[in-house]
Amino acid sequence: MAMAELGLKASYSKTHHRHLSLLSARCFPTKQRCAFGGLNNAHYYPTISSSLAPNQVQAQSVQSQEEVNSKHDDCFGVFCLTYDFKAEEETSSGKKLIKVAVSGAAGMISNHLLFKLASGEVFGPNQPIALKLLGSEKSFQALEGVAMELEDSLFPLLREVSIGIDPYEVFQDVEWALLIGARPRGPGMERADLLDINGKIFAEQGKALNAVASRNVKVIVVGNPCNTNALICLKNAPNIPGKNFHALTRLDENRAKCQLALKAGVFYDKVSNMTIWGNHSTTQVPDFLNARIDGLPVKDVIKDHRWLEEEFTEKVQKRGGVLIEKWGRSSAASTAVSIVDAIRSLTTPTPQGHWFSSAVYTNGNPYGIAEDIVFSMPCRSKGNGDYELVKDVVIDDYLRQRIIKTEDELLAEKRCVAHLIGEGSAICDLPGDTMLPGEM
Ligand SMILES: NC(=O)c1ccc[n+]([C@@H]2O[C@H](COP(=O)([O-])OP(=O)(O)OC[C@H]3O[C@@H](n4cnc5c(N)ncnc54)[C@H](O)[C@@H]3O)[C@@H](O)[C@H]2O)c1
Repeated sequence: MAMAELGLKASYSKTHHRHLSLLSARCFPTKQRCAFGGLNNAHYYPTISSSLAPNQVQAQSVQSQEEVNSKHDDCFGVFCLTYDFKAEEETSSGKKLIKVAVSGAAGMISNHLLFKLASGEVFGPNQPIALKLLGSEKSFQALEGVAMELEDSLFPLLREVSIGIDPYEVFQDVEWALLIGARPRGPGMERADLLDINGKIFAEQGKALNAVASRNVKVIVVGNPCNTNALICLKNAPNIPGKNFHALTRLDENRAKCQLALKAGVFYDKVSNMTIWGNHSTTQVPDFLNARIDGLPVKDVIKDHRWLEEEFTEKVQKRGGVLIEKWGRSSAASTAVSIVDAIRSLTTPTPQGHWFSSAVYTNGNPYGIAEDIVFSMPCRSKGNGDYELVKDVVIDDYLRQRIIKTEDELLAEKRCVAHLIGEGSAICDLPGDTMLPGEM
């Protein structure tokens, strides 16, 4: 790892932003407090010049290490240690560090996801990774706890961890942004209020991505209402292609596959080509018409068509709510797994004849769905992070009616956030309250 890649700057960052770098060049300069001595230490953060040759840096690091050792209350564990550049050369996979931002990093979903990212399960066993964790002001201390757990896990591929609450700092140069953090829906809170509160978060994060992220950053919005949050985010990031933004409907796809497998009496790996159309809400449309079981149309395998038309859809739509009743909290582990699935679907080629669901920006879709919203549709990828829409799907009257309903809901949500996407004043005429209890 070249020093330049550490992005060292002779500057002070005036935010609650703290680098816990395993590469640790940020942790050993004389005056710097890489330290974990307390929240106050995190407010002002000096970094060092990158103009030193590695051997000079090593020499400085030895000196600084002594200083660090004499100030135990200023430093925290492994991130105070100097990094051995020689060892890096010997073990290098030759792959450039991938920078991944995760918002809501102290939340329940992230608590599962971060460890999958750091382990190599998501981007591959030879891919070194930098995790840039974004939290809210309230969760800053919890973020430190998350960083400590990552530290204690000794993941060989995890080269850098930083935590902060300023998206303009955290999103710097990121190639992936997994936007999970959002306000939950409080008791008595109208859905329109939630759209506004969370919409503002995603407007700000869109602006920050636009300003500082990699121009080819891929964004997956998880925080609800995720489709409209993704729309707000992309509208506030005009210099990043709209195609790079996704809202997560992969959990819904996975749930639908599971229900079909249960009904058909087959293991779930036999179920494929499952599209979720539309919104991640109870208007979503799990498509049994185009899905397959063991390569056959679902209706050829499951003869109980009444179940398909009347029960299956509701089971998928309400799965999250039922889980909350059992668990007392919303699904976190399976959501994290579905985020991994969503990333891997974009970074590995889709097998011939298959597809996956993702809510993406409608901009020339072949299904007659309204343009300029974020709508879940069937996608395929060559594995380069990009996707194309699947053309050869059948849409019958049953499916069309339901697609129109979820489309109407998304268009109403869009009108409700007009003030956040540069389209004048908001008019909130939401067709009904379709969120699952506790899902927000
Ligand atoms: N799309 C899906 O399939 C799906 C599935 C499950 C949950 N969700 C949604 O994901 C979101 C997170 O769920 P969770 O269970 O992890 O919630 P959580 O409440 O456990 O965690 C959310 C975290 O986000 C943080 N946060 C709040 N505002 C923030 C901001 N502006 N910037 C950064 N962080 C911020 C909070 O402090 C908290 O730590 C919720 O909106 C939930 O409804 C989506």
